This record gives sequence, C-alpha cells and structure tokens, in this order.
Amino acid sequence: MAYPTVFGRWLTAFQKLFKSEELLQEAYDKANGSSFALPIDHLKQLEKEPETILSREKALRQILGSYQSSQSTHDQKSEALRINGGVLQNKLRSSVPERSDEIRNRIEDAITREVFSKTRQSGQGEWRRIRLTPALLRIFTRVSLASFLGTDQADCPQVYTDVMMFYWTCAFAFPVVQLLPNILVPFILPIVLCMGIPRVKMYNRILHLTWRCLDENASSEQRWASALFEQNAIKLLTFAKDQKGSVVSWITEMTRVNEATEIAKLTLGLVFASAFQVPMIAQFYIHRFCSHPEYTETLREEASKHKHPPFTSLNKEMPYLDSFLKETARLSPGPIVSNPRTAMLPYTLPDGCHVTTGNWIAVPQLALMRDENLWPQAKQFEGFRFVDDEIGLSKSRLTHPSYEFPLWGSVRYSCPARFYVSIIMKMVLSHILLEYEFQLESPRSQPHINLGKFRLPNPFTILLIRKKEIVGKLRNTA
Ligand code: HEM
Repeated sequence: MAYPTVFGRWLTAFQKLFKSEELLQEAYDKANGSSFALPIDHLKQLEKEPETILSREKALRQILGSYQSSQSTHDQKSEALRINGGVLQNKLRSSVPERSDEIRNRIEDAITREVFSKTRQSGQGEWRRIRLTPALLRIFTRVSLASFLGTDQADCPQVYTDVMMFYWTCAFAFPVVQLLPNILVPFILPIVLCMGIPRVKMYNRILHLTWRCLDENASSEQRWASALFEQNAIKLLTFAKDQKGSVVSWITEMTRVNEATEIAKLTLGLVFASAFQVPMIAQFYIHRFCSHPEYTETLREEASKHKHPPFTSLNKEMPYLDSFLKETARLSPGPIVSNPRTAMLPYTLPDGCHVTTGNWIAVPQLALMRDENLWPQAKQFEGFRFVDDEIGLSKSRLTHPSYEFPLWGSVRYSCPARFYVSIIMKMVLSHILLEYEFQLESPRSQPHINLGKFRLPNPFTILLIRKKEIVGKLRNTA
C-alpha cells in the first residue's frame, strides 16, 4: 500500500499509526483473494509451520517485549507454551464452576465500588457518570486477581494497588511504543514505565508467593505421604480441601522449571497477558448494548434465568448473550491483525508471495470478518446471528476458533484463556444487565480510536449508570 518512494513509504508508515484499519481494508479489497488477503487454505498451511520457520512466540514477544524487560531463556520459552494450555485452558477454566458464588460476590463488590464510591452525586437513583475504560480495567482486575494470585492476595488492598500501578505504567507505555520513532523509545520508555519499579514490585510479590507455594507443595507432599501411611481418611479429606487453586500455585505445581525466579517470570507473564484485552473488549460489548437496545429484553430474560446456576464445563450456557458477544467481537475485535508470525527464515507462501526474514505474516482480521464472501450481510450487526432461534441453542460459540473468526488466534494454537474469558465476561455483563440501567452520555461519539495495529475503545467514553432496584423503589414511592 506504500507510495513507491522513500518519502512515500515513510508517509505510509506514519499514516499506519492512525489509519491502519483503512489501509488494511483497502489492501484487502485490492488483493481480491491473492497473497495479501491470505486465502483460508494458506492459513491452514501457516499453522503447520514450526516455530523455527514461522515463530508465533517471537511475534508475541515483539508486541509485548518492550513492556517485559526480562529476557527468558530458550527452555523457559517452551515451558511457557507447555504450561499455558495446562493452567489456563484446564485448571483455570475448570475452577470457575465451584467458585461461581465467590466470583459473583467479587463482581458485585467491584462494580458497586465503581458506581457508588467515587462519584460526587448524592441523590439515590440519580444517573452516575463513570469513565468506562479505567473503570472496566479496575473491575476485571479485582475480579481476576483471586484466580491469578489467590484469595488472600486479592483481599489485600496493597496488592491491588501494586497490580494497578503495574498495569497503568504499561498502559501509558503503549502509545509511546506505538507513536514515537524507534530511536526515541529507549529514552522515553523507562520514564513512562517509572524505571520499571512497579514491574519489579510485582515480580517480587509473585516471587514471594512462588516460594510460599513451593514450600507448601513440599510440606503437603510430606503430609500426604504421612496421611496415606496412617491410612487416615479424615486427614486426606482435609488435606484435599486445603488445596486452594490459583494460577500462581498451579504453575508452581505443573512446571518442570526448578528455580523460583524463573517460575515467577512465567506467572508475571500471564498476569500481564490477562490485563488489557478483556476490559477492552468488554467496553465494545457495553457500547453495543447501548446502541442496540432492541436486544436488551431477551438478554435480561436469559440473564435472570441464569442468575444462580454455576457455569459448567459443557460451555452451552446463555446462547443469546454468547451470540451477542461473538457478533460484537466479529465487528470490533480489538487488534486489527491477528495471528502474527515472524518469519525466522525467508518464507514463500503457496501462491509465490515471498516474505523476508524478520517480517510478519498476519491475518487482517477486521477486514476478513467483514468479508461478504465469508459472512452473509457481513457489515451488519446481527446480535443473534449465532443462535438457532427455533431450538434456542448456539449454532457456534464465542470460544470456537475458526479460520473465518481468528479472534482467538489460529485454530491450532488459539488463546488458552478463551473459556475463562468467555465465562467471566458473561458473569460481569449479566450482573450489569440485571442490576443496572445504563446509557452512553454521548451516543454519537466514536466508539473506538485506532492506534497502530489496534482498534482501541474510546478512552473518553462516559457511561451514565444507575441501580435498577433504587429507581424501581423511587417510582413506587412516587
Ligand atoms: C478478549 C480477550 C482475549 C483475546 C481476544 C485473546 C486473544 C489471543 C490471541 C489472538 C492469541 C494469539 C494466538 C496465536 O498466536 O495463534 C492469544 C494468545 C494467548 N493468550 Fe489470549 N486473548 C484474550 C485474553 C487472554 C487472557 C485473559 C489471558 C490470560 C492470561 C490470555 C493468555 C494468552 C496466552 C498465554 C497466549 C499465548 C498462547 C501460547 O503461547 O500458546 N489471553 N490470545
């Protein structure tokens, strides 16, 4: 897409900072199915290539690397790939049903804090203004902290403050990395990252927890062995109850790495990976709720039926909300490209398109998910597109990765946290739908801004929100 001169290329690179969505869409349309707009068959081919030829780890590191200053060893990298699946896709996902009540309490507490503690308005039932982007980051952090670091840590205010400080510095560093010329980044970035102090604080905290888990594992092995030796069933049962699950403890249990410092780095990586995408996409969902009120009644009805039963591992719950979320993500996925792979060697695609070492191959997911050849009425928002209305069941789930829906990455290596994300998202949004009335302060304002390869939710969006119960009571008294 670049103009064919040095200045032209520079200009296009500059335009890409703010207009990558339009540039990629134009390129996708012009390519008409050839190398730029990778045909689906080529995507299948790409994910078969090993890390030594097309590296997804290197590409992810190129996105995240500047925030995570510590370099990991080769062994640790493959260990990260191994345990991501075990911890996020299995342990974290399957821990949710039995912790449903606790999670619901955390959601209620986190949202109440946002809506009621900070605003200056006094009257009950009055609309309260909240700035959505930071509010959602705080809500999801409060909700997920217990799953990642354990309940005792999540209940400690200092831990929450440290995590948020770490996240805020990373959030402010993002535009610096995207907008500044590469030559300036090494000078400005350390300042924005507060010389890495919040990151080190977080790392030390996780290291301390890792030591604690390692100690507990060692002593519990002894307790387990002695209970078995004594054939004491009560001791065995109490012991099983004591095992409290959190990402930090599962990683310590499952990893083959021996040093606590290396294990702590793996955990810190996941704490960082969990931070931004979820609140970002949640803002797109809330925006859609507001701009498509015609879906609200069905969604509220479904949410009220699902108020108490826990989410199961069958992943069949709430087909209408699931479809609404999938359709929103189809049109507003966050990153404009997905599935990046860095070419470790010169690489030639099946149609002859040649990619030189160090460059990326990526899926232009925003353009692909609006392609009329792949999606009927692709540009239109159809909230219940993925539900079979006659039987009230899902035709396709949000968590289902496919070549036409690359939100979670490639089919073979899709995001291991997607089941957890989908459940937590449904719990948070159901709570808001059931307990609150809400609307956008400026319904016409732009829902997103583009920055580099990302389409971010508009950070200036204000939500007007009030508790339904209170409004109902006030109406009755009047
Ligand atoms: C809406 C939220 C999220 C979206 C859309 C998302 C999407 C993705 C995508 C596109 C990839 C790349 C897969 C590939 O390259 O093929 C990925 C990888 C990954 N995601 Fe997520 N993600 C989300 C939330 C999370 C959360 C909450 C975590 C929790 C820690 C997480 C952990 C990871 C990890 C560890 C990987 C690397 C997987 C690997 O190395 O095998 N993601 N995610």
